[in-house]
Amino acid sequence: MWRSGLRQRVKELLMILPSCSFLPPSPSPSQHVAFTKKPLLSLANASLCSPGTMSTATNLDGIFKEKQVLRSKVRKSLKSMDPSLRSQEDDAIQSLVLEAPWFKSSQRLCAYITCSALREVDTSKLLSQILQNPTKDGSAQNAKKLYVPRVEDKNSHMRMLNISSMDDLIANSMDILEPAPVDQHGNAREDVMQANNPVDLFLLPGLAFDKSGRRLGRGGGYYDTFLRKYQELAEERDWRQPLLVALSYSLQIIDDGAIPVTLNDVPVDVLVSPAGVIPISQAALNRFDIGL
Ligand SMILES: Nc1nc2c(c(=O)[nH]1)N(C=O)[C@@H](CNc1ccc(C(=O)N[C@@H](CCC(=O)O)C(=O)O)cc1)CN2
Ligand SMILES: Nc1ncnc2c1ncn2[C@@H]1O[C@H](COP(=O)(O)OP(=O)(O)OP(=O)(O)O)[C@@H](O)[C@H]1O
Repeated sequence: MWRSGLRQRVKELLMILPSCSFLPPSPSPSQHVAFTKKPLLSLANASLCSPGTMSTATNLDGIFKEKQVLRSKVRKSLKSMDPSLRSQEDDAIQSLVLEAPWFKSSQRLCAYITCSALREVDTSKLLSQILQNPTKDGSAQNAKKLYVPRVEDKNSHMRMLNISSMDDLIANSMDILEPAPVDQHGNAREDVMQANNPVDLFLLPGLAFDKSGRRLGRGGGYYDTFLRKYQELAEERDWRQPLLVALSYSLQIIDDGAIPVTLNDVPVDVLVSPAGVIPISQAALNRFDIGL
């Protein structure tokens, strides 16, 4: 019942990004199939792409420049956001997530640890709910498993490692809290790519979003690289694809089409802002229909 092939997923995601700059005008089913195997566009050989159907190195440079301009604008707006509005929005967003059936039913989650210097939507209440001792409500079945990011190198390489407490975290060179690769007993932490069970939900950070699922990250390519690999893993294992949910302050939602994207950018399924939960992809609408 949960079988949801990556091919179907890519179709759904292509449907929600009709004006994506780098999508071929009307991809044929065979093109969709081709997209399932590799990163959607290799930046290294982008210049080999035929003009008219795909991007060239030159317009990729343009896109990356546009992304930088937009990042600077959004960073500025976030810096000048009123602290009491920020805190109201943090509460509203987290309450919406905590109440959502797709959050309540998730057993394995990947979430970011908010870095206040980056002015990201707060996840602290969500994390403490996820990590709460399951014996509190008497049922170990309600226990959720949490994986959080650890940057391994500057080559867009990030892992998601299992933690069981906020005490498992230490600040990295960017001042973001992340887990050490081994726990206090010297055992390697479980890497989500080696886990035996699927992740149900990703809670994603970002700088800007639109209501069609486009997401502008911080420019490292960490999440896009990771998400693509995870989607491939889920496809290989015949797992249901995880729901990709972005958390956004109101000012981070911008007009459709204003976020420049390349084929490497992974669209999100759901956007949560203080105004509410917006299901975007067909996968999200299907899950919302059945309450999961
Ligand atoms: N909380 C959190 N953890 C995360 C991410 C994230 O976005 N948020 N990441 C998501 O990738 C990865 C780390 N990537 C990062 C990429 C850039 C910056 C950063 O400080 N950027 C500065 C600008 C730096 C510059 O351009 O010189 C900034 O955005 O202000 C931080 C983390 C993994 N962990
Ligand atoms: N002009 C360029 N040509 C080729 N590659 C670039 C260029 N500018 C940036 N990159 C690389 O492209 C990758 C992805 O950048 P992108 O802007 O898509 O990141 P992002 O989506 O903001 O980040 P994340 O996925 O971590 O949220 C990064 O590894 C970056 O180093």
